[in-house]
Amino acid sequence: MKRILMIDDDLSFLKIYSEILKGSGYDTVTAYGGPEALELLEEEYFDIVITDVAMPEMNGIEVLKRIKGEYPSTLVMMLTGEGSISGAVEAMELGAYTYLIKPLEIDQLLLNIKRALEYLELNSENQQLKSRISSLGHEGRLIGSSAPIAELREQIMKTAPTNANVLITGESGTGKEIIADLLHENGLNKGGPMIKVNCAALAESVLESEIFGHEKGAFTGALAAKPGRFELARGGTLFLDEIGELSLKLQSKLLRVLQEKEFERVGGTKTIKVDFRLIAATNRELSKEVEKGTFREDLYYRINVVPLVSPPLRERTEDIPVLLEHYLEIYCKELKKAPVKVTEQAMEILKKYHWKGNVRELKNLTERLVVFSDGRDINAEMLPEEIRGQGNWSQDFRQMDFQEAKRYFEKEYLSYMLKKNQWNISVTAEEIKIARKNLQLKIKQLNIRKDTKK
Ligand SMILES: Nc1ncnc2c1ncn2[C@@H]1O[C@H](COP(=O)(O)OP(=O)(O)OP(=O)(O)O)[C@@H](O)[C@H]1O
Repeated sequence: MKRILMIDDDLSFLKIYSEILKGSGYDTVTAYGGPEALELLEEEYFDIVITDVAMPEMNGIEVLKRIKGEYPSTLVMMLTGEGSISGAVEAMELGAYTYLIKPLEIDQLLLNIKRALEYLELNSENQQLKSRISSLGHEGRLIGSSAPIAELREQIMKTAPTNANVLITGESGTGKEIIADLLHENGLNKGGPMIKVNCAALAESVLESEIFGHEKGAFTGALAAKPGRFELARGGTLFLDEIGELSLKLQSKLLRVLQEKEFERVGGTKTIKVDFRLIAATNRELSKEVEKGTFREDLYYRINVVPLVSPPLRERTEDIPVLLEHYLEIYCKELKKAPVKVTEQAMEILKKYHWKGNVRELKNLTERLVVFSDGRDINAEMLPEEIRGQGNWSQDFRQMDFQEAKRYFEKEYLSYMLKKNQWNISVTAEEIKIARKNLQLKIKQLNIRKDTKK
């Protein structure tokens, strides 16, 4: 239900008109003057504020300025007497949606509210389209047709309209932020804001005042009160990236917000109500952090209502060509270069690479390759040494312990040599200087077969 706040110093006016609005299906709250209205605004979200201009304690223009500064997505309508049109014009310049002249005609009021709500709806659709277009044009959406990505896409679409809290886990650069955007855009709160916070980017105290907001004078430098991200996310989605980096203190404060849907700003005593969907992401294994005692178990269960896993690129190598093609096209256009392709040999190497930085690494590499390609197709020699070197192995030995790496090397090496000698065991044993019997034993121990790669 859409929420309206009416502000006036005339109690009987407030009573009559708020009843009319309630009767027309709007959740309507009244405030007897500016200060009371600002208190209400701190605690709750309103789609529209209708305020009188001439009020003794704080006039409507002051109220408008505060609302535009702190709650920019709320629309403000001004009510003015016939004699004070100039105030109304000033209000329009300051960002009021419209002004209405008293005595108010009920039909006119209802029509204006209807139009204002349509405007809000259009505005939010527009914002979403804009962000969709910019991310399509520049960043791309969740690209890939491999089974893990197809499954993930299905999970996102099933989860999005439930409004449940989601925890996205996955290595860095696997597209966790894109997943969060998709959840929001297809969620029940899609008309509301999508507010993002990277918990790893800020020191604890700065992060605290960023999320919770602060009151004037809460700390040195807090010259004015500032709403936090919780408040900005009202009616929308809050995306807490790198949630595993939150200190235990902030974890317990966050838990309270999720349980009770209320909190106080830093340095404040007033309790503020909020309601938003939480999407959290981490590249840590939070269950392990819980075991270690560095992440609160109760918070873990609160945020992990629906777990989504963003797969690493090396587990969906069939998506590498389409991702490369996508980023090659983008960077060739952006850098004004002729379109280039990747040779088959180079593609094979790229598919075998470990991609520790996942799609982000692939994207950055593509940009570099386009810069240095000079319009030539990307061949194996143009790839950086570390990729070429590693691409010759079918797995990344840097992830293995010594015994594993030794076994892995022996298998790769013997498979290669045997293949080279058409599986002639005597010739191979002689060439690599081991006894024939030992080679046979190794083949058995390492389970090397003719169809083993290399
Ligand atoms: N499947 C994908 N399709 C297209 N682009 C992708 C995909 N996955 C990631 N990207 C791109 O890779 C970059 C990194 O993605 P994103 O920031 O979403 O990763 P992340 O998992 O949130 O990383 P981090 O944990 O480091 O914050 C972005 O530019 C994003 O557009």
